[in-house]
Amino acid sequence: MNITSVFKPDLFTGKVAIVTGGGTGIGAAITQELAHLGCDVVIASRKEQRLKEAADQMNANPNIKGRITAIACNIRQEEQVKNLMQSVVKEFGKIDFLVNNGGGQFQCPAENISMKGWSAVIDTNLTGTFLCCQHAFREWMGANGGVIINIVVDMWRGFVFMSHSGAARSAVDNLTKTLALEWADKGIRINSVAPGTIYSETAAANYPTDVFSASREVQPTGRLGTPEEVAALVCFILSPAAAFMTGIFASTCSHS
Ligand SMILES: CCC/C=C/C(=O)SCCNC(=O)CCNC(=O)[C@H](O)C(C)(C)COP(=O)([O-])OP(=O)([O-])OC[C@H]1O[C@@H](n2cnc3c(N)ncnc32)[C@H](O)[C@@H]1OP(=O)([O-])[O-]
Ligand SMILES: NC(=O)C1=CN([C@@H]2O[C@H](COP(=O)(O)OP(=O)(O)OC[C@H]3O[C@@H](n4cnc5c(N)ncnc54)[C@H](OP(=O)(O)O)[C@@H]3O)[C@@H](O)[C@H]2O)C=CC1
Repeated sequence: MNITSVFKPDLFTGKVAIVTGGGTGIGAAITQELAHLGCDVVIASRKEQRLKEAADQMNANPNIKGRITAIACNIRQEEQVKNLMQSVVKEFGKIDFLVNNGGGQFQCPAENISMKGWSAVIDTNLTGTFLCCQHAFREWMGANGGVIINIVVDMWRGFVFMSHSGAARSAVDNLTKTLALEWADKGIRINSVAPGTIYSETAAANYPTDVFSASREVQPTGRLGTPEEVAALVCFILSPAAAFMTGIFASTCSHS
C-alpha cells in the first residue's frame, strides 16, 4: 500500500490568509485555528482598535505558530478592499487563502426595512464579498491560485425577519458557484460555508432578543454550535484534503 497522509502537523506553515471579521466570534476562531496550524493571518474589519486588540491577544497565545496582523478595512469600500489586498501582497508576498467572514444583519420585518438598512446589508454581505473576491483575484490569486471561502447563513428555506441578509447570502452562494467555474483554470477553489447557529458575545450584541437560545430546539444536535466547530470545517475546506471540492455549499449544522 502507498497511502499518503493529507493532514500534516504543520498543515498551513508558510501559508498566508486573510480573514475578514477575523477579530471577533467565528472569524477569531478561524484565525486562531489557522495560526495554530502555522498560517500567517491578516484580520480585517472596520473597528481598528478592537481588531488590533484581538490580534495582540491571539499573538500572545503560546500555542499558535503563525503571526496575526490587523489591517482596518470596510469591505463596503472598494478602495479599502483594494488597499487590503495590495498591502498583504506587499508585506507577505502572497494570498493563499481568503475567508469572507465579515458581515451580518439586523432583524426587521420585511415591510419595515428602510432603503438605507436594505442597502447596508446588501452592500456588506453581497457586494463586500464580491469586492474581496475580485481584488484578491486581481492582486494575487488570478495569477497564482488560491482558496476562497464565503461565509453565508442557513437561508435555504428563507431567513425570517432577515430578508435582506437571506437574499444577499443566497446571491453569494450563486456567486460562489459561478466563480468556481470561471476561476477553476486559474487554480482557484471557492466554496461557501453556513455556520449553524453559533453563539458569541459580539454576535448576540446585534439582537435585541435572545435569538440564539430560541433556535436551540430546532438544531438536530439540540445545542448551539461553537465558533471552533465552524473553524474546523473552514480549515478542512482550505486544506489539501478538499482539493477536489469547489463550488460547494457546506454547513456545520442545518435544520433546513
Ligand atoms: C439565529 C441567529 C443567526 C445569526 C446570524 C448572524 O449573522 S450573527 C452575526 C451578527 N453580527 C453582525 O450582524 C455584525 C455586523 N452587522 C452590522 O454591522 C449591521 O448589522 C449592518 C450590516 C446593518 C451594518 O450596520 P452599519 O451600522 O455599519 O450601517 P449604517 O450605519 O450604514 O446603517 C445602515 C442602516 O441600517 C439600518 N439598521 C442598522 N442596524 C439596525 C437595527 N439594529 N435595527 C434596525 N435598523 C438597523 C438603519 O436603517 C441604519 O441607518 P440609520 O437609520 O441608523 O441611519
Ligand atoms: N453566529 C451565527 O450564528 C451565524 C453567523 N453567520 C455569519 O458569520 C459571520 C461571522 O459572524 P459572528 O462571528 O457570529 O458575528 P460577529 O458580529 O462577531 O462578526 C461579524 C464580523 O464582521 C465584521 N464586519 C461587519 N461589517 C463589516 C464591514 N463592512 N467590513 C469589514 N468587516 C465587517 C465585524 O467587525 P467590525 O465591526 O470591526 O467591522 C465582525 O468582526 C457573519 O457573516 C455572520 O453573519 C452566519 C450564520 C450564523
